[in-house]
Amino acid sequence: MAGVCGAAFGSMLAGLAMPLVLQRLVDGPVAERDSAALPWCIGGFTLLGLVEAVLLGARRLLVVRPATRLETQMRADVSAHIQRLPLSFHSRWQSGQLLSRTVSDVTEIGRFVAFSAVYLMVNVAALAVGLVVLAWLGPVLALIVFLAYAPMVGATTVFEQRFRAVARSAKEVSGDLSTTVEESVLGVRVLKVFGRGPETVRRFTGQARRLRGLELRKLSYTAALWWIITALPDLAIVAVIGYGGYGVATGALTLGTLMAAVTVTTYLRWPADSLGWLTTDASKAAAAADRYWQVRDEPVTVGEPERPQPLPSPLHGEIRLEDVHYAHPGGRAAALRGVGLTIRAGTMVALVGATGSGKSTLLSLLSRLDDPTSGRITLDGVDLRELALADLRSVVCCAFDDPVLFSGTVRANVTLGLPEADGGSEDGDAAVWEALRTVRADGFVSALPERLSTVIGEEGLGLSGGQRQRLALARAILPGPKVLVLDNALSALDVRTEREVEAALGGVLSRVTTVVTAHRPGTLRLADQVVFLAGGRVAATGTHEELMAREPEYRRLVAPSLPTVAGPVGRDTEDPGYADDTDEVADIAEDGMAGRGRTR
Ligand SMILES: Nc1ncnc2c1ncn2[C@@H]1O[C@H](COP(=O)(O)OP(=O)(O)OP(=O)(O)O)[C@@H](O)[C@H]1O
Repeated sequence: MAGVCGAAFGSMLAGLAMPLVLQRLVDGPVAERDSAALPWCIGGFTLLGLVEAVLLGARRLLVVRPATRLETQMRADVSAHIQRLPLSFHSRWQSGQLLSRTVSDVTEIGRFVAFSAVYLMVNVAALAVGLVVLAWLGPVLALIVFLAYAPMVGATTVFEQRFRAVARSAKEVSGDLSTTVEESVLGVRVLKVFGRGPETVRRFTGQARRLRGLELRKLSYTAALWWIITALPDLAIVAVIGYGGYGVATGALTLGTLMAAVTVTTYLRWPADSLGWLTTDASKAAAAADRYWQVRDEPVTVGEPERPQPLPSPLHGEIRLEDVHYAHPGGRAAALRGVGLTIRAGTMVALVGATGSGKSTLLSLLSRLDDPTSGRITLDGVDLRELALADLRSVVCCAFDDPVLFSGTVRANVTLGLPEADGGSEDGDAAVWEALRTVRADGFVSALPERLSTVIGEEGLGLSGGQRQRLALARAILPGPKVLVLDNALSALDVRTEREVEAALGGVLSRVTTVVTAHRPGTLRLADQVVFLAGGRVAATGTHEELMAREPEYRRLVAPSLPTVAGPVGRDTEDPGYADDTDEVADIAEDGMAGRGRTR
């Protein structure tokens, strides 16, 4: 960048030296009718012209690499930062705003650095050097030009402040616009069935109109500034010609000096004119930088420890929550309030609770999507915050009820947690098929046109909800985790498939600690321990049968059709549906989960 500025300054100086050669030419060979000195002057012009051209070319060549590198680096930095930010950040920020900050704002900053910043410096310097040259030709000439140009400083300052505020608002609205487009595309099914398409179009049109209004305001500021910035240099040229012409007529100035002064003043027109759009660019870049750093400065609250502890070896997978509190930023009440829990290694724990009781929040803390507001969570006695995030996430794998799939092949989606299996090698594919078989997804994947290499659309829209969930489940078990977190991960499956998947998962579950959210009695009977959450607190723990017997609230939640009076449950229950359910699950469990725990 120093080279870029040097080349730009050099070409500017060469350009400003030309009027001085012109002065020598007019006052020397031309005035004295001495053609012998003409070649020297022509040679001087040619040399200065060449220097100017070469340096201009060098400036352009030199600026490309650092400017594009800066853009790439800024994009990489912010997207890596966005990935490091906790889940709470993402619930506060719209995706359209993040999109416009990583794409268009960085382009704006890159453009400013590559082009406008250099010209802003060089052109301000050109105005200063031009004034010095004019002062050398005649102090009054410099004073005239200075007085003509001085109001431009005030005008550009006022303009800069106003333009920047509007430019920022325009960027915000443009981000909202992106969010509306994104939501209307992703939520197209919901919008169609509820007939909200026209409403979305209206919202989009309203935002587009607001954006247009802001763009018009930007243009009106720019037009006013342009008017000042074009009129004043013209005024300066007229004044210099007037004063200089009078000086030549009275003999106070030579013709060469007048011509040189007019040439310098004309030369300064471009640096003066350019101040208008360069200031506009600077304001846009400043607004873009403000917005960029707003995201980049967000603190990474879920960060890497300074000195990460190694994973305990051997790793058993015991999880303890000690007085864990968590409040969502902006949430009305704490989502978790003093949760204390021990999940023994290799056991299965089911979280049960009314909607909003804190189940998903608790599960999100186990893989450090966020950290507890207070209290701590340990894995085999080591605080999760002391483990390297990559280590933690290689042993704690999750599947959620919303199975996010990315546009890519089935293989790429399933191997997200085990990239080494993504190469299409025989071993890698064998592991992927094994995971698919475990979650009963091998059947439908085999039927896809290119099996593992089939490209599934964005968000997996070409697949059914249950198929997507099974791929997400296969993704969670493929890396062979020590702790498996399933947040309603089977919710889109029909009862039969869910039971088959649960039974087939038995082989996997017998080796890992599993924490699931569940409501179906069949699934709950498989758990070694059921944790009943209410209002962010552990209201009760025990086996499903114990809680059914002694916790009326639990009973009401899990089996609302049963009488709420505590009593014998399970096979003795009066509810035939419930009895059928448990029987069937017990059968499947016996097949698939042999050797694992009491009920399994
Ligand atoms: N991003 C958020 N910002 C603010 N509050 C939140 C956020 N996410 C969840 N909450 C609140 O935290 C509480 C616990 O939510 P959580 O999603 O953990 O409940 P849940 O038991 O998993 O519910 P469900 O069974 O409906 O999924 C709720 O009161 C919810 O409104």
